[in-house]
Amino acid sequence: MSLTRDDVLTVLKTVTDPVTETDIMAAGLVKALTVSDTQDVRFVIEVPPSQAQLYADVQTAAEAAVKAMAGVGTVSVVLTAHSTPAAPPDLKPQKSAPTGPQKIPGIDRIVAIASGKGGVGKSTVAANIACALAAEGRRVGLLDADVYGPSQPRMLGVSGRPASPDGKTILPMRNFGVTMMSIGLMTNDDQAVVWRGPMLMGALQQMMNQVQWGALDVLIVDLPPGTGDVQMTLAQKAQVDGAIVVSTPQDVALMDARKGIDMFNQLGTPILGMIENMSTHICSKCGHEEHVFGHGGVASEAAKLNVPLLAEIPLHLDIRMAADGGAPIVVSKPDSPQAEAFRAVARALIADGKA
Ligand SMILES: Nc1ncnc2c1ncn2[C@@H]1O[C@H](COP(=O)(O)OP(=O)(O)OP(=O)(O)O)[C@@H](O)[C@H]1O
Repeated sequence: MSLTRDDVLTVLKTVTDPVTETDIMAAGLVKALTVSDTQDVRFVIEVPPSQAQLYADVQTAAEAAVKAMAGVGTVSVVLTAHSTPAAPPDLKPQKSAPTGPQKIPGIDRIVAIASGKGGVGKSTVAANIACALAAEGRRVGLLDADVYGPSQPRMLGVSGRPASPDGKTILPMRNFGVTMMSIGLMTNDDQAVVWRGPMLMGALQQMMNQVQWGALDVLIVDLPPGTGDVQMTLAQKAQVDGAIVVSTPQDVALMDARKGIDMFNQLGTPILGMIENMSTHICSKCGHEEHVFGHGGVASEAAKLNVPLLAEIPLHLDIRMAADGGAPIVVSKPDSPQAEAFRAVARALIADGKA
């Protein structure tokens, strides 16, 4: 009696496929099976390339099963591992993945502190608001993105180089309940930072995405003064919930603040409000009040631009000394009227759901 193809197929159904745990016929592994006039049997076992090593025994078992059949001639079994051909590329226009501002995982909100002009006290405001928010029980991060004059390490009394145990992520520093990272911790104290746009953007993105911020209610970003690459990159890459613009009441500072507000409007970043810093000076000896940089300029500008005036912070020696001494006034003299001005801003931000 001569051997038929169906006889061989029936025998192959007794060989188990180790991956699907059915038989190799049901799994569709047997291909190109032929039985010649001289009863020689040939077939191919085609297996997935990633699991080829699992099938060496299957080849042996299949060959042995067929060889045991009565009347069979030679048996040739070839094991191949073909990958399924890739589908041809879809040339239809695709909807690309969104590349706009993204949320940073773990960070609920981002608030930028900006100024048009340098030296108006933006970093002082950022440090005090961050510490005041932490004192109110919020989980706060402070990213010092003032790449040209990073002053947060000094203001928050933080020094040393941040650790990077895995060489990929950076562990932030922490003081006064604030988790902080500054480009100033990556450069030498007296080293001027001379960076071009793409480097600035890279550094900012690294500080946003590679620092292990943990879970934060709000990340305060201390921006460099002006309207440059860092501001653009922040607004384009991260979902910024709002910006606070700090200015002194002087005309020159106000003019630059106006440009800053215009930039945020163009970038679609909501303006949470303006802060007038160095608003009035009260002499610590005689109590005489004088307006060193004028007074009320920011209030009228805010009214003109239809943005809230969040605070008028006095020019006071204690604020400067606290900032230079590494413990912002809301930490070193929390009950002073100067600290209260910052604490009121923090409470208002929390009440508005902004921090
Ligand atoms: N309300 C204030 N009273 C007294 N001193 C202040 C006050 N605000 C800021 N200062 C002091 O003014 C100096 C400049 O402040 P700060 O560094 O915060 O400004 P900035 O706007 O961040 O400057 P830049 O962006 O150019 O680095 C600091 O010595 C700071 O202590």
